[in-house]
Amino acid sequence: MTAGFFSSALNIFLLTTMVIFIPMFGLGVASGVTEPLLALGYIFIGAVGVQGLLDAGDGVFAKGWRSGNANAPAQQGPSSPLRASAPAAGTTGPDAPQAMPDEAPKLAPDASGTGEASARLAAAMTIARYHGIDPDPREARSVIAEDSPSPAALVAWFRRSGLWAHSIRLNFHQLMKIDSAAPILLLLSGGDAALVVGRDRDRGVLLLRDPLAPAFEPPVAVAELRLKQVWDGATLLVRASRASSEDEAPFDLGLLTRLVWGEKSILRDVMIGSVTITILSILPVLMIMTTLNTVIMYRSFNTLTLIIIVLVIALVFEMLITWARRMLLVILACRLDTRLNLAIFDRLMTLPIDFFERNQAGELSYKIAQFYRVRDFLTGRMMTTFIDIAMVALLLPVLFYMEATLAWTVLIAAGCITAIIAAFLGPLARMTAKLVQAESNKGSTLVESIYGIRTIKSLCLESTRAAEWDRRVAELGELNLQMGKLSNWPMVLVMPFEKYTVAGVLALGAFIALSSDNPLSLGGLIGFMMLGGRVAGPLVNLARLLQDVQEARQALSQVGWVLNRPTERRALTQGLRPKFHGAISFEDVTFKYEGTKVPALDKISFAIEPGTMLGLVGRSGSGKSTITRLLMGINRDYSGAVKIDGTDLREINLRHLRQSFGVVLQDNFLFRGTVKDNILAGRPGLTFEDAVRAARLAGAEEFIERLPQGYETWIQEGSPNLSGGQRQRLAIARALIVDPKLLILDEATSSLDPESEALINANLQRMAAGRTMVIVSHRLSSLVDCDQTLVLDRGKVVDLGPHHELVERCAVYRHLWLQQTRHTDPQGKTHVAPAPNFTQRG
Ligand SMILES: Nc1ncnc2c1ncn2[C@@H]1O[C@H](COP(=O)(O)OP(=O)(O)OP(=O)(O)O)[C@@H](O)[C@H]1O
Repeated sequence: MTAGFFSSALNIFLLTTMVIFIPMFGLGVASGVTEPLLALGYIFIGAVGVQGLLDAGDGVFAKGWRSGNANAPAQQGPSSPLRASAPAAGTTGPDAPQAMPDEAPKLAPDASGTGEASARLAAAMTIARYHGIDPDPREARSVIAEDSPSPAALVAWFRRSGLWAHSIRLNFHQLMKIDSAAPILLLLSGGDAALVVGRDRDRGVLLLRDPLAPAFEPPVAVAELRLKQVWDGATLLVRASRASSEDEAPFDLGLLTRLVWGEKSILRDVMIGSVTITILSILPVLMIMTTLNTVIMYRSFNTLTLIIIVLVIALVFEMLITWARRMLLVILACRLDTRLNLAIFDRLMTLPIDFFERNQAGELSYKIAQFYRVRDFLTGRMMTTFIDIAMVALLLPVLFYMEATLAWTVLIAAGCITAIIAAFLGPLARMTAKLVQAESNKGSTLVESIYGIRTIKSLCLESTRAAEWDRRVAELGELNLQMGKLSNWPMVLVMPFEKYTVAGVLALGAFIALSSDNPLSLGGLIGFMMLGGRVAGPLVNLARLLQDVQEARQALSQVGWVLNRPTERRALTQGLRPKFHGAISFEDVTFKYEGTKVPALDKISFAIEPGTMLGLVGRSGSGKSTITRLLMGINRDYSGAVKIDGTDLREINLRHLRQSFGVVLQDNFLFRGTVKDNILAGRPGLTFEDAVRAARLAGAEEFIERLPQGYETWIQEGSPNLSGGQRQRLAIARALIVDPKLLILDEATSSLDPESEALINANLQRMAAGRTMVIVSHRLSSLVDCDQTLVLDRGKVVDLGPHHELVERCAVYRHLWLQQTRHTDPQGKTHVAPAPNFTQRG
């Protein structure tokens, strides 16, 4: 029997039981003779509740983290009979198979695997192509690393590729009923896979395609019995449309609510547990009432013994269910936490680079860290409120049954508490916004100071930073004080109403008992007081929830400020993936940075052949780095066209473009890890030999071999144990390891000492072999050997040509050249050329 079946049965059982037993409680109270019946009822409810919760808990543990329902394990066992089967001759049933988008997917050499090992990967790639996504086999292999990828890994890959995917268990008949023409991925035993491409409902067979078979092979007709031998129901459904809309959905309360709602089964079980606990918690109250009313009056020891036994049993069940409910809440919190973390990082990685450049790292990290408040709200207050609602819904009718007047007063007291809190909500929200901003400022100052500690220390800026920190702390302290003062008011004002629900009820109840014709029994009064307190507390919590929602909203707006930006997801997952040769052309390209008035590039046009070594020169701010940024797709809102091998850059898949480029900047970040890890940079399929080859080409081999542990030497964050030249050569090796067709060196040698620079320059020609290279440098001596040099000035092209021609004909270039080589002039003459007119062309 499945967990799902059991849970459904549990719900029906429990609801039925409650419907029967709740009125019985009332009857029991009224007659005072139903204790044995009640005891049996509680035992039954408790038993069913505990078993249900534990069962649900197991289900939760079994689920994968990433996918919504990725609990279908990778199977082991015999492989698919598909390949051995005869094709489905004449399969022209009512639901004929749809055409596959391509041949059996061609995987990169490192992605091929053998036979069944890559069947799931091949099937996933076929489906992606069907939905118009052209996946990169290398990337697919890096994400789906195992030979027999699990459903969770496949779902993660589909989502990353911009598709909606869901792992689910289906049976043969459900598959037959699906009307969609899109192929469905069946995960067969032994890591194998099959694609459902059609159905012949007249014959009652599915038309399956082997993902590794050539496209011209017809699909195989498979009946239920045969499929069952290799398939236990593990299925992946993939869709195109919903993916992008969900991934791009704003990061707001709606999205989070959907995320929580995605855990319906846990929520349901928590609710069941809460209802059961509430019912069990009414029991002691009823028992006390009975004790006071019956046992004492009639000195009935038998009833007392029975009551004690029932109370002990109820207590044990309450403990068990409370434990199970807590476990469920912990699991829920962990799952939400993990999902939020994954979603946030995923979104963050798809934001464009220029967004990170425009905003301070400290501010960004602080704002993103605010998500913990949202998480706490979702898994803390919101959950307890969820539980409270169950309690109030169950207890209120009981209270009204016991004494309507008293119940009304409790409700009115709770209403007054809500009104008081609601009145303070506006000012509290405004104060919260100020507090969050002040905390953000303080957090940014701290993070910035840590990031910039080198500069702070070397420029002796400690006291300036300390003064700023003091200011931020004082500002926050002041606001915290104001917040404390403000929030103190509602807390004090609600006290009389809170107290009323406990002590006031007793007094009023006694008064009613004395003055009414139908006096409330002593037991009833005490029982009412105990239950009244249990209702008032949750009602007050409900009111306080309003305040917490405000706080969560504020925190969410901080996170949303970072994450709700236009992402590059579409460009990263869609577009052409051509094989590059390396021809580059700029056609009338004009580009302006956001917030600036003057264009950084102004009608730039030039073209170079594949394999060209292109130098970019010009004064500071002339637009050299901007050209490389456009080439890397960092900035895409330019006019004109940038083309690679004649294809407009904006039509090329961004991930593919960046993977095809090697880039070395002036300051390169090396990750914590060994030298080898840094050169390989986590790229799958690359070996130690590749790392050695790249290091040799980058001129890094000799210093690596001199390091204490060679390629295994550990590099700290920020690589303080390497010199600038060593760091740059490692960065070059890292860029060269994928053998890029385009290599960009942007001021890669500018900060190096002459010896390190000479070392790298000496290798330039070797590095350039077989690829197009774009080198930005202020030192013209590094560019003498370039095939072409592009001279820029104030965002315009001044000239393009080899060094010897430029020295002759380009005044700007000649001026820069002479400035830099004056000291080497054998005649010792200065300024043989007149100062150039910078607007002059050619
Ligand atoms: N992120 C940015 N935001 C706004 N303006 C920018 C940005 N980056 C560069 N600029 C401006 O664009 C122009 C071209 O800058 P770019 O960095 O391309 O010049 P460069 O020739 O590489 O200069 P340098 O040799 O000093 O690195 C400059 O005027 C610069 O101020």
